[in-house]
Amino acid sequence: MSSEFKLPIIDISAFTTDSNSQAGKLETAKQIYEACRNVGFFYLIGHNVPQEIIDKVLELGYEFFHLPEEEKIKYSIANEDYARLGYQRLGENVTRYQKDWHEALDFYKPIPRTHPLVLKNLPLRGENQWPKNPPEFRVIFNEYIDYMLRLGAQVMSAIALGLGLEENFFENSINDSFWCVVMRVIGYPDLRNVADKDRVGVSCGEHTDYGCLTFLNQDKTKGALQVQTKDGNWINVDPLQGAFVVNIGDMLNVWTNDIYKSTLHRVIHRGENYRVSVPFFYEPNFDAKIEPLKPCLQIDPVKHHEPVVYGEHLLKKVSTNFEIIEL
Ligand SMILES: O=C(O)CCC(=O)C(=O)O
Ligand SMILES: [Fe+2]
Repeated sequence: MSSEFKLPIIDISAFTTDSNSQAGKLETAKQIYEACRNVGFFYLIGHNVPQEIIDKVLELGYEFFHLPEEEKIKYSIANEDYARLGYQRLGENVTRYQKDWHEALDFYKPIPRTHPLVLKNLPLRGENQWPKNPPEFRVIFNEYIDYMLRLGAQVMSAIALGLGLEENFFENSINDSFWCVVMRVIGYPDLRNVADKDRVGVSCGEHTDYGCLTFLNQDKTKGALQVQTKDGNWINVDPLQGAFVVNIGDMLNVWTNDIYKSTLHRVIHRGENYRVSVPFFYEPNFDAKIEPLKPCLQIDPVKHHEPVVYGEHLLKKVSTNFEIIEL
């Protein structure tokens, strides 16, 4: 593993404050463009999300995962759609057919009864299961979601500008963002006491993320999250105080005709502490049709992707057991 490689640090404040400096915005947009082309991951500062709430959601996650098992399973995904909504025990989640060694709580945007997911009885149609304990869980996380939705739109503006498009180019594809497919709260236990060592795989298997942007809020644990660089090496992406780790997802890969990469990443937590992370997946609208964009086709005229409807892509990813039905 090459250790010298450092992720770029991008200050997004030109988009999150009302400075309205066009030169500042263009400079930031250029930096994001470079970061998305080179590695698909960057640290984000100047995001305007209060540190207090960033720390608090990690704390609440930690407290929840330390409740007794019988309390946690009250919120089991089995109560809802068996796909994403609620609590998953250690080993219940699978990436590329291998068990992941983490536990997690998943939430997503509530949808109306007329939504195709509900009408067709598909996964991701159920109700969020907010824990009653710790008591502030729901309120704080909802406040966090509001901040993250705003930030997601701001970073998408920077991405549009970086691609030579109008700032609001993506608006119609993200204005009903299907957030929180999922907002995950993940707990990675200390695995030293697992009886059968051979069965312990990676904590979260290598994968790309599905949507537009992922904002990762991780605790202070080092050496857990790893990202694959272009040359095939895995590098550690350790927490940086005050920064989110941001990576692009598959839909930006399609939009940019592979100019941006949704990069493979994984988690291998072998530390003695209990690690918590909260990835927020900023997604396109469920019915957004995503296809390679003009400025990207000017760079490489060969289309690498057919148009894809985000919701269909998502369902394919979350479930190999469901036949995908036309939406
Ligand atoms: O826990 C982490 O650091 C990353 C988790 C992740 O990549 C994911 O849930 O998609
Ligand atoms: Fe991920």
